[in-house]
Amino acid sequence: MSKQTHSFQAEVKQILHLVTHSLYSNKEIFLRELVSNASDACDKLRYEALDKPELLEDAPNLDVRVFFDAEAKTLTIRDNGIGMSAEEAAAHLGTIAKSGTREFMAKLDGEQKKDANLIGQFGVGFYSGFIVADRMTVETRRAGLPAEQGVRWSSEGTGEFELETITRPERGTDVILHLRDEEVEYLSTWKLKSIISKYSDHLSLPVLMQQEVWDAEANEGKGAQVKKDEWEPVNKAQALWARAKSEVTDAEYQEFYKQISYDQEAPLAYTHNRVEGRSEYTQLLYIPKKAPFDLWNRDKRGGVKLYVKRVFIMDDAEALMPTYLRFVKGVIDSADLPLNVSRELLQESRDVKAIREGCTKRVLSMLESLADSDSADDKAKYADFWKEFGGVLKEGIGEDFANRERLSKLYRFASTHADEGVSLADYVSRMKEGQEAIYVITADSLAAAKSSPQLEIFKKKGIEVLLLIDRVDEWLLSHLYEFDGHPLQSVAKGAVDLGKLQDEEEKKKAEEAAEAFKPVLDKLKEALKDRAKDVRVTTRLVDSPACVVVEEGDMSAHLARMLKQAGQDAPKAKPILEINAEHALVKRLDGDARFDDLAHILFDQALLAEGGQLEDPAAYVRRVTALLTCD
Ligand SMILES: Nc1ncnc2c1ncn2[C@@H]1O[C@H](COP(=O)(O)OP(=O)(O)OP(=O)(O)O)[C@@H](O)[C@H]1O
Repeated sequence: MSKQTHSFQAEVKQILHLVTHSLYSNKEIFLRELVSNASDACDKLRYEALDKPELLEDAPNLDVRVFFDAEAKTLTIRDNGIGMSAEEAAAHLGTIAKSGTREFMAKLDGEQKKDANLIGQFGVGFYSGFIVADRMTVETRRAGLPAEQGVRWSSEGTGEFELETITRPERGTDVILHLRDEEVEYLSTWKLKSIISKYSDHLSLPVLMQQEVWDAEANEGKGAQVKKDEWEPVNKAQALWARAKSEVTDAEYQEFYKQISYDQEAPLAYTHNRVEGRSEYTQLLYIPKKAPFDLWNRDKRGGVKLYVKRVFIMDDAEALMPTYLRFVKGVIDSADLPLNVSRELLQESRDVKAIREGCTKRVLSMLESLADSDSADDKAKYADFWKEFGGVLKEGIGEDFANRERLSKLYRFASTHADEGVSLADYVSRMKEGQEAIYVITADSLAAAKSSPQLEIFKKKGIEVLLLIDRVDEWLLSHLYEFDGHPLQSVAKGAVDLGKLQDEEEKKKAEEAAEAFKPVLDKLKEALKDRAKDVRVTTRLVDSPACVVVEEGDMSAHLARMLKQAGQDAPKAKPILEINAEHALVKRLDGDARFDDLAHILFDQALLAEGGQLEDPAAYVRRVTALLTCD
């Protein structure tokens, strides 16, 4: 192949621009990214060689080498890993394959694009070389291909790259950075060593640099450091998770997290354990501080890497974690799984099931220890976690039957008592004597929930009601129907039954009022027969004249609205109108010449107060205007 010029995919151009402009404050990460790519390439080769040992050719020892040429101002990262064919080089170093990334890029607005944290989330990888280089050359040969099928890829990181065929006897890849004049500080053994040990100590692969010794004769007798032919490792070259907990520092755990997660912030919490017993494995799991941009994509693969006896097997092994814990990052290293395990096999393996159960328990314990901690700091951490990931954790109630109870203890809500952070256990501890149910109401917003007329009697009696305002809460309610022996009961469904919380006298009064009101009630039922399933007298209202509720078992109005917004069909169930017979407006109804109009206004207002929309708003306005203008 003679030299060919290709254009970068549009998104790559964008990334290149972002990388060079936004990540400038933390330039040295380019080395972390390139060394990590080199190490990944060796991992891939090691894995493929399990089936095809001939791929190792005559160089079975895998390593990464970093060296520089001060005169030419080049810095090279060399690996003897899997390498790339011409097609692979064009595809991997010219496009962005990862699906989520492209859409994410498209969504970012101008300000966000400057946010290095956001950019860091998707790992800028290879292109970060352009932070310090004005040209990058990659010379590579795919393991198993003949020497004549080597490839040279080269680009100035603007719009285009060039590809040509070369002869390359060694398998693997050289990434050569032609450093910008102002970046020559990276042409120093000391500097490079310090960056490598900072970022790459945990890599299980050795990263080598040439030994340097002091030569007093060099530099015209003034003495200088000179490079020797021997190479020495500059990282610890031991998988971090395989080391004893006591030997790993907090800083090392944090750095490892940043490396595997592309998160620039420290994790919220982590756990590192060696599990023995039925199934033997090591787990190192992290909970991030911030939710990733694609958290809500349930098809998103998890963030846990699978190793088998230190050999890297796959990224994002979703079978290792339940979907509702897809935000957890980390590493599982199994001692039992076969090395040639595939994604499909993982789904069925009993060992994997044991690992998934073990990991789930660990993550829940980690969360519990924050949530139940006496330290204000931990509690605040849990509150932050809940803000970021609470919605996803709620999915667990339908997904993970075995851990329902533990999960429900971790949930937090708003209530009439506090705007956030109320656990079900808090609620139960504040229940009134004789209260059996946990009362809840769903709404679109905190304000709508708080001013809901259905709450009036509860407020009057000082009974706490949970305000469920998250989109997934309706769904949650269909799975979480009791806690600690107390049923969860919506105050907007069915007739209100405060049970023992209402005294006999109140009940009697209500019955009498209902009896006396019966003739008016019949007239109301007749006037509203096309709109209300039923009209009845209620004791749940104090200040409002009326409210709408749905029958027990019917879909809540809030859920019906959500479905409609999402473009789905919601069954059309007529609501029940409940009347406060004590209210002045209701008392006025009897004998009023505009009974019909008043009845409809009462109904429309009840709908509006509950957050609903009127089918015929103009009719409502007409009736109210007529009422306001009459004498
Ligand atoms: N040294 C290398 N040897 C072989 N292939 C490489 C090497 N460096 C990069 N590649 C290929 O180029 C692709 C793109 O690399 P890049 O660093 O941009 O993203 P990535 O490594 O896939 O993703 P991330 O950085 O998020 O892990 C890699 O997936 C890999 O296929």
